[in-house]
Amino acid sequence: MSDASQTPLSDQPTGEDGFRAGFVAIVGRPNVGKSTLLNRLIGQKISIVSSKAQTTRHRVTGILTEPGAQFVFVDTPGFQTHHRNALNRSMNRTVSQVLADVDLVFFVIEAGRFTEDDRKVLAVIPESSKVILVINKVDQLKDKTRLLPFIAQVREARDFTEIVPLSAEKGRNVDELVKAATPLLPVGTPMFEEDEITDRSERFLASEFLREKLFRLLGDELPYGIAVEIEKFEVEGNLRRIYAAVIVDKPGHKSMVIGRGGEKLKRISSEARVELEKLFDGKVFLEVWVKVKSGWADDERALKSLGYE
Ligand SMILES: Nc1nc2c(ncn2[C@@H]2O[C@H](COP(=O)(O)OP(=O)(O)OP(=O)(O)O)[C@@H](O)[C@H]2O)c(=O)[nH]1
Repeated sequence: MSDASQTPLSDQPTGEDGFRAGFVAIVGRPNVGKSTLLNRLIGQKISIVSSKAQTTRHRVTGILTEPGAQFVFVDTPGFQTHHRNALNRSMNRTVSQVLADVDLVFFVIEAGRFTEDDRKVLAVIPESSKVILVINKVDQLKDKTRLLPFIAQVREARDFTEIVPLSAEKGRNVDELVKAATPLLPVGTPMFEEDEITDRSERFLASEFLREKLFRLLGDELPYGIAVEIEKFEVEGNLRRIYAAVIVDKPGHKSMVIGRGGEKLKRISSEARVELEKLFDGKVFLEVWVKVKSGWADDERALKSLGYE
């Protein structure tokens, strides 16, 4: 599926050279390593952020341009099966729409574990999709002879186009995934310049980085329905001043995010700031506070204002 309205970029290879370009969705239940895989795939190229406005109908999370192909990775919001409310309904709807529309799907699971939740995710991928089964975390598999019978077990669930075992964290066999995926993309012109890694705005990336830190550092204590809103984003030369609010659903959740003596929130914002400085290649001043907006997760309008469709 290539966007026909897009003008081909000059000096770029065209479909006539056999160049391939397409949209790829990385899906899987929480914690299988999707983000680690995406970061590994686009690797060190996270340095230049395009200021171009949204150019495709998908939310692009990363772009990998190889000599013969361009992979445009698109977002599929987290797969939720446990809570039923407006937020999850909206998310699951988006997942199915995105999957019906991309050129290729990476379905990620953990080596040695094929759970009910994995099956639920697999069930949402349309039958017509081309799917590569990515078996991640092979480094955790102590007994390597278990891999083949495990593959045989998972294959019973679906006829995968390709199967690639790898370790996203250790960077093992990730090249093989790119090699296997390239011929599965349609022939076409690149949609982005070679050095672009994302078409999201700096403001959006700041909120994503902060959200990621909240998820990581709050772990099991993460309140359901938490969100990040960037209230102000100012650029002064090489300094970015970012004012962000963490939005929670209940007053009791506020103290969970702040932590004793403010320690938790301090750590979250300082880790996010360090990573944003690397990303933007400049100084970042980041101020974060916590706000309570009761029942926001059930309010469709609030969802829209926070960027969910
Ligand atoms: N041992 C090992 N751990 C990994 C590997 N890839 C990812 N992990 C770890 O698995 C955990 C989850 O990784 P993420 O990349 O956040 O997983 P995700 O699928 O994006 O998770 P959600 O955002 O919750 O959907 C992290 O602690 C990673 O460090 C791997 O190849 N080997």
